[in-house]
Amino acid sequence: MPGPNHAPRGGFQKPKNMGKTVGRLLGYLTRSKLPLLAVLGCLLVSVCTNLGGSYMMRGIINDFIWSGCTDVAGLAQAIVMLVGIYLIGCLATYGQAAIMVRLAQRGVNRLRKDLFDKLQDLPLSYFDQHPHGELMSRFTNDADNVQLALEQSVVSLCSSCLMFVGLVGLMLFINWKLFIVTALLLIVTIQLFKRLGGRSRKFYQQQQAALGDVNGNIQEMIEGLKVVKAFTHEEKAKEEFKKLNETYRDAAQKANYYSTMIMPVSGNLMNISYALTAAFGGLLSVLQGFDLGGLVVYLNYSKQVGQPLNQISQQMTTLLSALAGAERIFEVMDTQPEVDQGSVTLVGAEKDANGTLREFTGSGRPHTWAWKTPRSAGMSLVPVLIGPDDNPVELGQAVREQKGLRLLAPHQDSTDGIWVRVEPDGTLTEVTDMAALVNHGWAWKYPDREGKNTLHIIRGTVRNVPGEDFYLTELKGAVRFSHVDFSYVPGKRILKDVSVYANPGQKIAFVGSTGAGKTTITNLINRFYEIEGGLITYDGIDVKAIRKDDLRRSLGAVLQDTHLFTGTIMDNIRYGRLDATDEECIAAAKSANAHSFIRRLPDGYNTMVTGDGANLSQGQRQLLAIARAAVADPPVMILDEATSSIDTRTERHIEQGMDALMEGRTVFVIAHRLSTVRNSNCIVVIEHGEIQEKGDHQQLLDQKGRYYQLYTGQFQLS
Ligand SMILES: Nc1ncnc2c1ncn2[C@@H]1O[C@H](COP(=O)(O)OP(=O)(O)OP(=O)(O)O)[C@@H](O)[C@H]1O
Repeated sequence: MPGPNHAPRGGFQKPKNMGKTVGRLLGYLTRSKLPLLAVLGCLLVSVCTNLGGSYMMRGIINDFIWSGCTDVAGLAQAIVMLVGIYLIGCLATYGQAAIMVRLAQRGVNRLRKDLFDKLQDLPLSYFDQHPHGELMSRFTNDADNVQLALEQSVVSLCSSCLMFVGLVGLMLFINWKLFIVTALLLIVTIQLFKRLGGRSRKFYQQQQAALGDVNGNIQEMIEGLKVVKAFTHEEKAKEEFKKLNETYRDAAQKANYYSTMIMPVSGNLMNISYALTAAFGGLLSVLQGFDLGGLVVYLNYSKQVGQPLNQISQQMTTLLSALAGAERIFEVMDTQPEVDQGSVTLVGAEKDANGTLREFTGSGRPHTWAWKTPRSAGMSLVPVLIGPDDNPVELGQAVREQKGLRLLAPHQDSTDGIWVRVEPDGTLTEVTDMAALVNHGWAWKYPDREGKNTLHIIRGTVRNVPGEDFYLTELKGAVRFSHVDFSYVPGKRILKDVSVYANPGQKIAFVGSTGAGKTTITNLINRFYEIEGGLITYDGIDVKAIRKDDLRRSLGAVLQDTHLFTGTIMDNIRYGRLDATDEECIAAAKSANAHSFIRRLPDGYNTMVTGDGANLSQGQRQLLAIARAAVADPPVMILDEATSSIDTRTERHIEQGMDALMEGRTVFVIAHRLSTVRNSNCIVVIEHGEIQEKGDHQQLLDQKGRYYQLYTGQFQLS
């Protein structure tokens, strides 16, 4: 009989598009139909043997018991057959369960893997909008529910449906008049249970929700125990928990009251129904010659017929909840991944004796890196003359025609060509002083936000060979922000018209109040988020044109919240560059001044880091993060409060190491301690997402503006 529907873990929610979800889930279950057909076959055999075995009793009772026949051998043969049939049924049930469990586990395993892979491809903004706990529950609750449903509910549902159809068919076949009585009694009983079950389900859902609150509270309290104790909020925490616990108890009591009531009521109703059916069957036997064997088998079936209905109603809840869970998993999988239309890649490079750049073909780690741009990337590399204030004047090769000069496309090369200057309005002037061309530079030319073709100077060696389908540009680490606007949430502007540039090897510092937008600027360099307006170039190339993986590989970051992974200290340092040797990792640790504390740990570099480095101090974690960045050896570094948790004495100690680390690299530093940014080439003071001042330490002091106030203590950073 339909009993209380136990909502599975995570509460019950109906799927929105059942057909599509079932289809996708089946795709995960098995790639070939054969195992599924085998499960279906086993299921059919199991149901048939179950029903058929019972039906055989009709003949045994009529032929051997009721008739008073003494054919013992015949009876024994019938019983052996019966045992044989049940044995086959057992084997089929086992086979079906074994195959299904395997299929379900493999399917859910694949589902989890695909979900995990997808998470790696999602943009950071997705994680800002979806709480981490909610995403975690996709892996735990939802995937578990799907697994449970696939392992048990699907088969159980199919088997119950087959069983119900088989039972009804056989009961009709045995005696249709008796079946009418059974059907009427069944309908009355189902209605009664529906009411009781509905109430129980309602309270059960309340119980689940209350349990979720209790668990959430426990988790929050354990995580925040230090804060609770520090603010002496123990009593308040106890009070809060007591309230939640009592709400849970009330809901659980009511849910259990109805569910425990259902069982005895169900038992008694079934008995009454059974007795009425038996009485009517007896009457039919006496008055209409209904055979005794038929009556016994019928009564047996009538006792069983409620079970599949009960199971169908219970499994449907589990199944629908699992489908809703699967839908949530597919929802994540269908989210638009981080867009990456970049076609410029990072390659190892070397220079030959003439200083010409080539792709690195040797073994080991190259010393030079280059951006490799396909010629079809919508950018062209043009020679430029660099005037005062870095103003580039485009040069080009042109041929004389009747009407004047015609500029050749950048990839064309003509021995008859003459060198020309391309003025901003497009007019061409022949360059007669060839000596001026000797020190020409290179620039990327491509349409900017307004559609104007703009030049972006490149500082480094360039390889541009006509006929080759790519350009190579030496990676130097020149980063330029031009009029950048940005918002995390549409309409809420965080950065306004930010223009900053860092030439290779320069140290640029950002200072400003909390929430001013310093970290945001660094988040945009590695394209964690997309800008709304303006342009960011890296060695003259629009960062959007660079493949994200390659862009991030060229940047090293020591972020505000240092995250360490479960593994050894050595593994955590090597996370910066997976092919780094132990010696390189140790050298990096020495440069970050982490070596001495690591040596004092029980297992040195093999000490396990657990729970996000909970067994290390904040400062030690930062030192490891610096070592990790050092081992990556990137041309551009971002240090976001990298030494904020390190005491001033140790900081001074590692300053030398840090200076060595920064040597020859472009570095963006964010620091609250102004002493650490004094020696920067440019200090950018930023407030409310806008640049207030920029210049070096002395220039800013001379300006007597905000930096001067901060430095002299007239103004405190909030
Ligand atoms: N992921 C995010 N989603 C929405 N808003 C954000 C997000 N991250 C930061 N912000 C907002 O952007 C603004 C700038 O934050 P940012 O982290 O860049 O400040 P900051 O200058 O680095 O501050 P701090 O010195 O405290 O690190 C803040 O108002 C902050 O609330």
